[in-house]
Amino acid sequence: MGEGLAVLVAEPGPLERSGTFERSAGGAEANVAVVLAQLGVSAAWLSRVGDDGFGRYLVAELARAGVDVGAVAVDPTRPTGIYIKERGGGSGTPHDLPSSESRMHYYRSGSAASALAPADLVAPPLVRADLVHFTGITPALSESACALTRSLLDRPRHGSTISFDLNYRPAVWGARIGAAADELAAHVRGADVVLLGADEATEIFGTGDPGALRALFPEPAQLIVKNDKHTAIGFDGEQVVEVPALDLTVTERIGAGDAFAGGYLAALLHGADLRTRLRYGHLCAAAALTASGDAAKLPPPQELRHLAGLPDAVWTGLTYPPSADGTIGP
Ligand SMILES: O=C(O)C(=O)C[C@H](O)[C@H](O)CO
Repeated sequence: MGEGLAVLVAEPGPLERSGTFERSAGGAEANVAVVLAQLGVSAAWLSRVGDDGFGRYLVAELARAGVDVGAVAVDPTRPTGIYIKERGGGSGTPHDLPSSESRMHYYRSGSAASALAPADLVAPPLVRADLVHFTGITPALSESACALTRSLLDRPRHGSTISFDLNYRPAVWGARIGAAADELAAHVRGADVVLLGADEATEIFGTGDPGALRALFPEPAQLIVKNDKHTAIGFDGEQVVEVPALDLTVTERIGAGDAFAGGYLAALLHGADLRTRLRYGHLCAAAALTASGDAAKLPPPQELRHLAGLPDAVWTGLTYPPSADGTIGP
């Protein structure tokens, strides 16, 4: 559940020099839904789009990926949100970024999705889902969207799991930034599965240390901390497991966290153990890190299954992407 955005990916270099943009679909929760569908999970996307070309494009893209879009509302009074992805060209010219870095420019204030509200709680996907996933972007969209996510956390779960990815986006909080730390902490405390990056956790909660974060947030049954040293540490009840990421050359980072979440949650829904869930997260993130759009083209399911099941000694030091013969090194 969350906002979908039309993404305009600029050619590498500062925007003032970019004349060509490639359109793709984005939005953190929509990205997760696409990964889930690719991994064989029956996934629905709950959102609101404008009655415009970008809204129709997003809905069609999600449907093409196998996601149920039946509950997406069309709002004729508000536009679909957009973001422009400025990509580094590494040229060293003024305003250019290093080549693997990118910058997001949002055009989404007052968007159709910002009108998400508690009335959306009755949408069929929210009522019947085994797992509901959303991120810290949704409560940042507006007061009404924040009221929706808070109500979702507060209402009886009836066995369904709530998954929350921190996704701290100061630019989306805008004038409401003063409420961000308390709101996000309340969402972390109220969810069952929480995913966060050590860097964003440091920014908003003052620490990215996994042990300190667990001490701060003992409530969610599962807490996953992805850290700068490219590992992920998972806490699940009494269990603590650390899994290193794959060795790769980053093309572009945006969307990697969503891919990680999709991989982790798909493995969770398929009943996998914590180590396997974290490996699925890393594998899907690797596919996103080596692509320039938000979306990751994943290796076939049987290859993912094989890789996720490798002995620890083989997993550590694996490189991505697969070589021409279909194997993954070294
Ligand atoms: O930043 C956001 O609000 C988005 O949803 C855009 C991107 O798709 C998202 O950041 C990727 O995680």
